[in-house]
Amino acid sequence: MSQSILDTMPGATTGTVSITDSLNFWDGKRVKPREEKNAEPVFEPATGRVLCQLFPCGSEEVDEAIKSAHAAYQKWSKLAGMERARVMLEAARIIRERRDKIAKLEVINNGKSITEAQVDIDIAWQCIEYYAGLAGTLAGQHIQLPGGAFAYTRREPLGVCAGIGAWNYPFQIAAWKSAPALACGNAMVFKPSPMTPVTAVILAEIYKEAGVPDGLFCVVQGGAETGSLLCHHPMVAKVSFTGSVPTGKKVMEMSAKGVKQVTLELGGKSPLLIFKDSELENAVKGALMANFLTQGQVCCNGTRVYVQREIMPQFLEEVVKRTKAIPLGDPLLNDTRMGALISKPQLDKVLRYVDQAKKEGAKVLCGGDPFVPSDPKLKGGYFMSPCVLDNCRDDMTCVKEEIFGPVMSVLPFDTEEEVIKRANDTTFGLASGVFTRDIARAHRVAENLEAGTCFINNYNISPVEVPFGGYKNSGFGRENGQVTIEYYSQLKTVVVEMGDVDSLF
Ligand SMILES: NC(=O)c1ccc[n+]([C@@H]2O[C@H](COP(=O)([O-])OP(=O)(O)OC[C@H]3O[C@@H](n4cnc5c(N)ncnc54)[C@H](O)[C@@H]3O)[C@@H](O)[C@H]2O)c1
Ligand SMILES: C[N+](C)(C)CCCC=O
Repeated sequence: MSQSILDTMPGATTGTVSITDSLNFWDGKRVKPREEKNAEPVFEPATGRVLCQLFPCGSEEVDEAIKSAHAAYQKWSKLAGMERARVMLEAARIIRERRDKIAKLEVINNGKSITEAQVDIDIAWQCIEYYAGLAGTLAGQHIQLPGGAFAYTRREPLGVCAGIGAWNYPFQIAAWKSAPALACGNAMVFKPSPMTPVTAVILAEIYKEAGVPDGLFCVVQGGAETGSLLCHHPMVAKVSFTGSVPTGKKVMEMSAKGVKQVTLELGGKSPLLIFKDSELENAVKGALMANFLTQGQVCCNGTRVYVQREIMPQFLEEVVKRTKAIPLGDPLLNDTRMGALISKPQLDKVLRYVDQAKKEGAKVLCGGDPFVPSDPKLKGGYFMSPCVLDNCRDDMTCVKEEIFGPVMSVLPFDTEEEVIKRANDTTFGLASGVFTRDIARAHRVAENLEAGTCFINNYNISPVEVPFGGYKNSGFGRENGQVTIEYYSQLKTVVVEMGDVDSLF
């Protein structure tokens, strides 16, 4: 039972945890892999130790999970919104109560700092609480027609939804997808990233404890093959995917074959515009928030930082000073602000981007190197020092591609018109940001940037009441906010005749 894992968390330290529990969950319980073959090791990023083994689910297991979800859907969808809300509020309460333990487990599997993981878990229970609040408000419309006839609309669930997650926010992504899905009366089968399989199953147990019907939120483990089984399954009505653009395109293609609805939360290369009239200290803090959360592995990061030429020297001096001061190391220590990247291949990829940037003419102002903490147990961890790149140009690889690591590219600009054009010159469109004291300029820039979110005078805050999602290749559909109800429900129109049929035949 996972409770035993969570119960060991208060005393757990980096490098001491091993997980042997089954990580699949359907029919209201953890389910052992049918065959213990094709095992993949799951690593603790801060040490490089093997944390557990992952056994990918095959077609029979995926089918079992989906059938269990469908049976639960038939019960759950018949409840009143307020009845669903009560169960969801209880789930939110349990998460809040266990927040520190769940956060610790998340850190051990993901490598991010405990301070950040605690915020992630808070955002997760807030999301469930928020959609519990909306569950009782779902309603249709009454439309009066001639002759006493009328029509009404019903907001109905879709059925079994599949959720496919990335590894950077494992618990939070599972909550962002399941909360609106369940509020609308759907069931969900969730597949976490094979690199972070551990905490989604804790969420499944909490939903069960809160009182959802067995099977309502299931977890199947695996990678591309298991994900594609979900996308192809005829009993799946919708796929909500978080991950890279190339995988998102495949998910859309597979889902199209079954005419399934799709939400795609994909990658980005977001611009952050800092004008010379900005409050500089806030702009610098914003640039750090835009680049270094979760070791830079954040989809909406503002990694192209455009700074108006007149304030470039002061900006660089301050941003470099603060970047060098980021406490880097054991992610379970309260003072640490940056932990380890998710994997050795990811670390190597990010370091290659820094090398390539240097070759293309960028100047490394700080960081960009592998980092070996002095604590011996962290020697095998996937750490690197956060990096600020100067002398960047729009045509450089580091400015064009999503690096997904702690690398900030800084570029000068002169005019508003010029910087908007350059900021929009990308196939991505997830987020953007602007720092200025000029209120008219702030809103003009927000209007003209081609992105799903524009932060004014801040960056990377994500209240659950606010919709989140992309433009262009960064995807479509939204998570969070009221609008997401529309992505997890469908509208039925009922037309009622009160008199005789006026037939043409
Ligand atoms: N927009 C957002 O909300 C958001 C949030 C987090 C991460 N991301 C993006 O995710 C990427 C990093 O995450 P990642 O490396 O896990 O992405 P990824 O695309 O490699 O994998 C994402 C998920 O898709 C699964 N998958 C892989 N191939 C599949 C296939 N053929 N069919 C079905 N499922 C498949 C993976 O197992 C994983 O669960 C970055 O590009 C990042 O920007 C976006
Ligand atoms: C919570 N953040 C920081 C807005 C990240 C959302 C998910 C993106 O990777």
